[in-house]
Parts: sequence; C-alpha cells; structure tokens
Amino acid sequence: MVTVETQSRDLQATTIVIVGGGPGGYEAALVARRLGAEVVVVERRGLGGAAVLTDVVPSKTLIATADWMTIAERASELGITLSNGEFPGQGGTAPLAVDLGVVNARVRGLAQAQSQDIRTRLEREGVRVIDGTGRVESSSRVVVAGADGSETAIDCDAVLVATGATPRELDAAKPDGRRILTWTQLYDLDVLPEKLIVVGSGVTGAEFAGAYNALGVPVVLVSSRDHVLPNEDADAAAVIEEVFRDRGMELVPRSRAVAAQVVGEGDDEHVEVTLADGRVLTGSHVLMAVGSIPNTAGIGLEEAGVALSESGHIQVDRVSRTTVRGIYAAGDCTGTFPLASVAAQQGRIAMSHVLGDTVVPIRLRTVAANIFTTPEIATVGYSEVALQAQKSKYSVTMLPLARNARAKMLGMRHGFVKLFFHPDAGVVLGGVVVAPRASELIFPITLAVQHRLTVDDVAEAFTIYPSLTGSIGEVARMGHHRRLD
Ligand SMILES: Cc1cc2nc3c(=O)[nH]c(=O)nc-3n(C[C@H](O)[C@H](O)[C@H](O)COP(=O)(O)OP(=O)(O)OC[C@H]3O[C@@H](n4cnc5c(N)ncnc54)[C@H](O)[C@@H]3O)c2cc1C
Ligand SMILES: NC(=O)c1ccc[n+]([C@@H]2O[C@H](COP(=O)([O-])OP(=O)(O)OC[C@H]3O[C@@H](n4cnc5c(N)ncnc54)[C@H](O)[C@@H]3O)[C@@H](O)[C@H]2O)c1
Repeated sequence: MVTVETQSRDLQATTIVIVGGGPGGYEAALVARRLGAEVVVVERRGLGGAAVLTDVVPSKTLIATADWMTIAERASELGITLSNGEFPGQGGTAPLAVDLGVVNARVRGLAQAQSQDIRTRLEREGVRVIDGTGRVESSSRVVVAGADGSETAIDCDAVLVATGATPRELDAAKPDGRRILTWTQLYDLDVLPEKLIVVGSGVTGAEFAGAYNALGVPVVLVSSRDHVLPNEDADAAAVIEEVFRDRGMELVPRSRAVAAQVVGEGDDEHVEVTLADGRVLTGSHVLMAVGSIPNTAGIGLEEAGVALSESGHIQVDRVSRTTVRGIYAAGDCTGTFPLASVAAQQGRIAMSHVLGDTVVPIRLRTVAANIFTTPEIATVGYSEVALQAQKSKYSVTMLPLARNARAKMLGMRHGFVKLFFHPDAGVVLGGVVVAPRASELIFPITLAVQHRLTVDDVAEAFTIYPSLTGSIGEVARMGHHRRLD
C-alpha cells in the first residue's frame, strides 16, 4: 500500500523533492532551504552520493598516500636518508612499503565521516532526509520505496533529479568484487595487488593506474586509443604517458578488452584479460574503468515525459530544466560535464530558477577541472581542440616548469604552464597547468578566464619569487611579447 504524505509544514512554502543526495542534490537542498522552501532529499545509499562514498573523496584520499610515496622517492636526491643511512624509496636499499589495509581503512573512514557531516548539516538546516529509492511520478509526486518494502508518496511543487551514474560493466567482464573490480570496489582490498591491469585510460583509469603504480604495484594500462587520456590536452597527456613509462608502467595502446575472467585456484588464482585482437594479459587483479552509465532507468522518468538522450542521460537546458515543467535535473545523470562542481552548480541553478531567485545560466566555458595524476593536469576554459573545432583565432604560449627556480629547488622535472589567448585582444581563453598540485596553481588562470583578463593583466600582477606561479606570470609575459611581434 502506498502511504501519501503532503509535505508542507508551512502551507505557504513551496515543497521540493530532490532524488539523490550527491553534490547535485545536497547543494541544491541547501540553496532551496535558504530560499524558504520545504525540502525533502531522498537517498538510497548515503548522503554525499557517489562523489563522497565511492568516487571523488575515496580516490583522492588514496591518491594522497600515493603522492607521499612519490615525494619520498625524491628524498635521497634532496639529501634525506633513513637514520641508518639507507635511502628510502624507489631504487634505494630500503624501499618504502604501503599497508593497503591501513590506507583503505582511512579512505573508508574519511568517506563515511564526510557523508555523516553532510547529513548533519542538511538536517540542521531543516532538510528532511528520507532513506530509500525515489521514483518520479510527475512534477508533483515522488514515490519512495523503503528498504522494508514500504512505499510513501510525497506530494510537492517541483522535483530535482540528481541520481548520478554507475560504473559501466562489460557483459564478459562482470566485476566479482574480488579480482575483477570497478573503482567502487577497490577500497575493500587489504593487500596490494601483485599485478594490476587497468582497462580504460580515461581520467579514472589514468588516476588509479598512476596511484597504484606509486604505491609499488606493477601496473598494465590498456588504452583503446593511441595515447592515454585521449580527451585531454595532448601535451599534458604526453607528459603523463612519459612519466608512466619512466616509472615502469606497461602501456598497451590501441587495444580494447573484450573479456576478463578469474582462472586457476589457490595460489595460482589470477585474472586473464582478453583483448579484441586475441592477446591475453594476465594479472592478479583487473580494474574496469570503461566509463559510466546514468542512473535514469526504471525511476519513472520516461513515463513522466522526461526526454532522455540515446545514452540515457536526462536532457536539460542551461537552467537545469528537463522537458517536463517542474522537473529539473542536475549532475552526472544529465551528462553535462561529469564533475562534482558542475553537478553542484546545476543543482543550485535549478533551485534559484524554481524558487524565483536571480538565475545565471550555467557557463561551461569557464569550468576548471583537474586530473589527479602525478604530476596533476589542471585545465580551465577553452581547450585547444575546442578552439580548433570552432575555428577560433587564438595564440598559445607554453613554458616548461623545468626552467622555474622553485621547481628546480623542489626537484621537479615534469610539467608546464600553457595559455591560450586571443591574438588581437589578448584575452585569456584558457589554460593548462601540469605540475604537482596543479589543482591549486590553476586558480589565477581561472580568474583570468572568468573575468576576461588579458595576458597583459596577468603579466602585470606580482608573483612571489621563487614560486611556481611565477611561471604563470612568465607565460603571460611571453603572450604580451607574442602580440608585439
Ligand atoms: C573515480 C572517480 C573520481 C572522480 N573524481 C572527481 C574529482 O576529483 N573531482 C570532481 O569534480 N569530480 C570527480 N568525479 C566525478 C564526480 O564523482 C561526479 O561528477 C559527481 O559525483 C556527480 O555528482 P551527482 O550529484 O550528479 O551524483 P552522485 O555523486 O553519483 O550522487 C547521486 C546519488 O543519487 C543516489 N540515487 C541514485 N538513484 C536514486 C534513486 N532512485 N533514489 C534515491 N537515490 C538515488 C545515489 O545513491 C547517489 O548517492 C570522479 C568520478 C569518478 C568515477
Ligand atoms: N579528477 C576528476 O575530476 C575526475 C576523475 C575521474 C573521473 N572524472 C569524470 O568522469 C568522467 C568520465 O571519466 P572515466 O575515465 O570514468 O570515463 P571515460 O568514458 O572518459 O573513459 C573511459 C575510457 O575507457 C575506454 N574504454 C571503453 N571500453 C573499453 C574497453 N573495452 N577496453 C579498453 N578501453 C575501453 C574508452 O575509450 C575511454 O577512453 C571524466 O570525463 C571526468 O569528468 C573526473
């Protein structure tokens, strides 16, 4: 039997039901409360969503350990030894080791704590959180199935769908959670894999391949394309590929995995990954990082008239409206730009729109993103591929970090700063930073792109000497001189 609830405690208030408690959902809930709405968040797994429980937070926590391992490898070069005089790290007489059980316990603990913090914050702000699976009947009703089999219908004035996405699986490589894994299952490992095969060299595959390699695991990275990170800045991807090779990673380009299976028994148990050309790779574990599918099936969307794309993503406009009045969508389920920051922004915009606040439609041109490899790749604004595709006039300046005094002091070898700008007006159109902590270094370029500053504006600003951001000033000065040529 379906119990029907009319939600409004304040009969004047608009009631919003948000399905999905990830960044798209919970950020929207906070804005909607501030704008005076009654808000219900329906979440089937845990607040914070995949972002907090399986994707962003756990992967970046794991990568924090990998980063420290990479730094430790440089110790001997900077004159640091163990107290017994031995060198720590790769190539030393006493290589450092990682206890994956401890690492993963920390990862899981941090994710759970963050999820709990978000729940506490939402409840403190007066958001009602319901544990269960939501189904959208219309813009005015969502039905929630509880774990106990109960069904509760919630009447409302508008719905936000922020249901995220799930790892894509290949039929012949079904994850078993033991040796054939999706990234959501990696955090249950207590012991480092003896040899990890990573299938897929997009952002997820590259991040995990790099991290496990730094933790001391032999890694084989299977890439369907010529190079790793095929959708990223080509110079940046080339740096990562070089670093991966230098660190002994085995790269298998132009290869598609068609199957993965566990073979052997006892000590001999391992995985075999079959490639489309018949080659078979062997390892102790395989991580399938072959993309995601949106969580949009079987939750009433099509019946309610919400248009989905062929890939199953919800079609939305720049203020997060779907094709049904009163039903909005945000985040990975829309396929707009699968980043936590974009999901949150889409959710906030949806609430501003439905509740009559000032609305600025989302501007994807200014999105900043970061790939947490070592070194990191941070990008903002137009990419070179996008500028070429739209036949824009643009100039490029690029400066390797190896020339930067601070980088030399820190023992950095790889990385660069690159700016795209309009050759006549000098306006900064985009930028790429490849460096350790590029995620922190990109912000001055983000400000330049957001506020349409010119290379001259950037060049005139003081930078600290010595600093890595000094290279951003320098590459802007190169842009200034390029314009005078
Ligand atoms: C390995 C990995 C690392 C990443 N790292 C980064 C990063 O560093 N930075 C970054 O910006 N982005 C990163 N991303 C992308 C980021 O995780 C997503 O863009 C973000 O999670 C999208 O947020 P969301 O709210 O749309 O969905 P999610 O975070 O997926 O949340 C959706 C929630 O909806 C719930 N749900 C689904 N269906 C229902 C239903 N019917 N009823 C109730 N609840 C439901 C789910 O349980 C889930 O909790 C990463 C992605 C991956 C895979
Ligand atoms: N740091 C971050 O912000 C971060 C981290 C991870 C993911 N993300 C987001 O998630 C999005 C998706 O990234 P992703 O890497 O999970 O997915 P993706 O779809 O971008 O990459 C998957 C890759 O796997 C390849 N592939 C598919 N099937 C294959 C097969 N059978 N054999 C070999 N290769 C195969 C695809 O060609 C593709 O290159 C990114 O665009 C990004 O926005 C962000």
